Amino acid sequence: MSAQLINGKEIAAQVRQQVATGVQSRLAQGLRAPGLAVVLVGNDPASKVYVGNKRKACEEAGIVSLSYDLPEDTSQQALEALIDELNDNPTVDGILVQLPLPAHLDADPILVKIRPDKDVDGFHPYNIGRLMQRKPALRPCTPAGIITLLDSIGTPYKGQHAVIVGASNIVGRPMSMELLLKGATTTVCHRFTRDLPRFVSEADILVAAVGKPGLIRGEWVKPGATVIDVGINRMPDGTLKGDVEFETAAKRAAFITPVPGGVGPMTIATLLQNTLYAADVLHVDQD
Ligand SMILES: NC(=O)C1=CN([C@@H]2O[C@H](COP(=O)(O)OP(=O)(O)OC[C@H]3O[C@@H](n4cnc5c(N)ncnc54)[C@H](OP(=O)(O)O)[C@@H]3O)[C@@H](O)[C@H]2O)C=CC1
Ligand SMILES: Nc1nc(=O)c2c([nH]1)NC[C@@H]1CN(c3ccc(C(=O)N[C@@H](CCC(=O)O)C(=O)O)cc3)C=[N+]21
Ligand SMILES: [Mg+2]
Repeated sequence: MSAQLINGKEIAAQVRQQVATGVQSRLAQGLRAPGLAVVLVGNDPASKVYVGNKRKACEEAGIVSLSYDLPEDTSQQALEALIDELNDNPTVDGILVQLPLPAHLDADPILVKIRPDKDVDGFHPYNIGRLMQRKPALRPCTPAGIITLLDSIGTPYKGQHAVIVGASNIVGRPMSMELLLKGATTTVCHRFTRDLPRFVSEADILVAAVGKPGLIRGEWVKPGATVIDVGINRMPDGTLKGDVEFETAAKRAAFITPVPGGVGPMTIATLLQNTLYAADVLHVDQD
């Protein structure tokens, strides 16, 4: 392996420490700790693990985590009523509804109901619109966390070709906008892209966010590229694998993120940053 590993776990720990310091400074000023409401509907085992990690990270940073674990058969109406209540609760600075929701629930009306100034996931159309207009407010956590990783290695974005594989609302599309705002030339690849290997081979910055283990072959990677692997694929033997064939890609890349220990921990650290920002800067009228 010749690539330098981007240690997401370590950088995430630094970010969480900064957030903890920010929380302490609120307390020293006589302000309350920031509050994050985490809503989990149903019993999906992976969601339970993620939500547990988010709650633990909150508490370590001094953020109050309010847990709302709702049964699988929760109605759309009941979930919307909970959002109304959290929107009006002055001790709640951030609201996160863990996705995916059970199949009988419609996520869109829920996400639109969350007050934009409490939307710490950055999924509300208002926050997506702000990002599109180059006036970001609350930014989606995974793409924003990836920018923190790329900044940490001194990425010279301007004029670089950034190729994003995957075009979801929560990762691929906002990622392309973040990189565009940094001055990269961006290409977004998706299901209908013809000749994926050609685009990958032209990427100075490659972000893979598809959810298919090893889809991106190491021999496609441009020598000297920076490779960011968002994919989290649970293998039959219980191990986690990214979307990039790690061993071969690491021989060609200059920088690469591991799975686990890369982007995942940054997503959680960025959620804490967003929650502190929501408490410090947004809806301060409530305090
Ligand atoms: N580390 C972290 O913090 C996070 C990790 N993840 C992980 O990242 C991965 C992607 O998540 P998410 O964005 O939510 O996934 P989605 O399933 O919502 O989106 C996947 C995207 O990949 C595209 N795609 C599917 N097949 C191909 C293909 N063969 N070639 C090119 N593009 C393809 C889809 O295209 P189309 O639009 O045409 O359907 C879609 O745009 C998952 O493994 C997920 O677990 C997700 C969020 C956070
Ligand atoms: N409203 C909402 N917001 C989200 O941000 C959101 C979501 N729903 N639904 C699911 C996806 C996925 N996601 C991850 C977060 C952390 C890790 C993470 O910490 N991963 C560890 C490994 C964890 C493990 O061992 O399973 C790592 O990569 O090192 C992974 C994935 C957030 N998501
Ligand atoms: Mg407030």
